[in-house]
Amino acid sequence: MGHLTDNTRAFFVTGTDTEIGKTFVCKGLLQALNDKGYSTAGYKPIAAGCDNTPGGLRNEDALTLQANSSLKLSYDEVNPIAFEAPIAPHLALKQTVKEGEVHYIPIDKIREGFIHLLQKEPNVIVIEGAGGWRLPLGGSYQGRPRYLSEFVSELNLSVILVVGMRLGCLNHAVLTAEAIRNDGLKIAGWVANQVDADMPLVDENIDSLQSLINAPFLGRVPALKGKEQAGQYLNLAGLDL
Ligand SMILES: Nc1ncnc2c1ncn2[C@@H]1O[C@H](COP(=O)(O)OP(=O)(O)OP(=O)(O)O)[C@@H](O)[C@H]1O
Ligand SMILES: C[C@H](N)[C@H](N)CCCCCC(=O)O
Ligand SMILES: [Mg+2]
Repeated sequence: MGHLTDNTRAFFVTGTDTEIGKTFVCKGLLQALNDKGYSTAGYKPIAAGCDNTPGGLRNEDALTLQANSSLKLSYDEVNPIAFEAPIAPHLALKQTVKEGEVHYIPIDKIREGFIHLLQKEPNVIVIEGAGGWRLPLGGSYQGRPRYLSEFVSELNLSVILVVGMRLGCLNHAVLTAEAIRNDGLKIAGWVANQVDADMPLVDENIDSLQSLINAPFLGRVPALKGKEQAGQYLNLAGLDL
């Protein structure tokens, strides 16, 4: 459900892996939406890999989302949960907690941060996940491990899948799409992001993905050089805004 309230749509942006262009695409999405006059808010609930600054931990992805949101948001509003180490977040948490303290990432805090942004009534909230679809939060409930995807399921958010175009992405894309749908969620669209500038048969791979993923194709972002951004390569008409 992209239409979260009468005024606000929210999209959870996931990817086939870490480092495949989720932030790059989120930035493009925010810029394209801003250009069309939508008010926007970026949200990066969990960030691992931060600079330790006098103002607190600062993550590059969250700063990018903050800078490209049309709403004026504080860093903490964009990124409530931050870890310094650039590793799996639940392991980063484990390194920082003391013996006996809670060592799982609380979904409550992720949900609260999101609801807070929702109350500001932007037209669109663009949420960037961390890693891929099944990002572990640590801990378990009734014997089952907990994942960031539970937050998306609880709120029935629409998902945008960024496929990092490189050899192996077909399998990763199909598994991710299957998992999203098995969780009862809708894939609002997918983006082919060319992380590997030299990938052979990109067109043929995109054709294969079109039929394998079976969701609106929001565009192909080439391997860009210099300051060029992803926004102009995204087809917002494919999104249910
Ligand atoms: N289409 C592209 N053209 C040029 N550079 C790109 C493209 N897509 C991604 N990049 C670059 O590749 C790197 C990884 O992209 P990005 O940070 O967006 O990945 P991510 O999926 O958000 O990673 P993480 O899991 O750490 O959040 C960045 O330096 C980004 O600028
Ligand atoms: C540090 C990195 N760039 C991301 N922020 C976190 C990626 C976590 C991946 C976890 C995993 O699935 O193995
Ligand atoms: Mg990122």
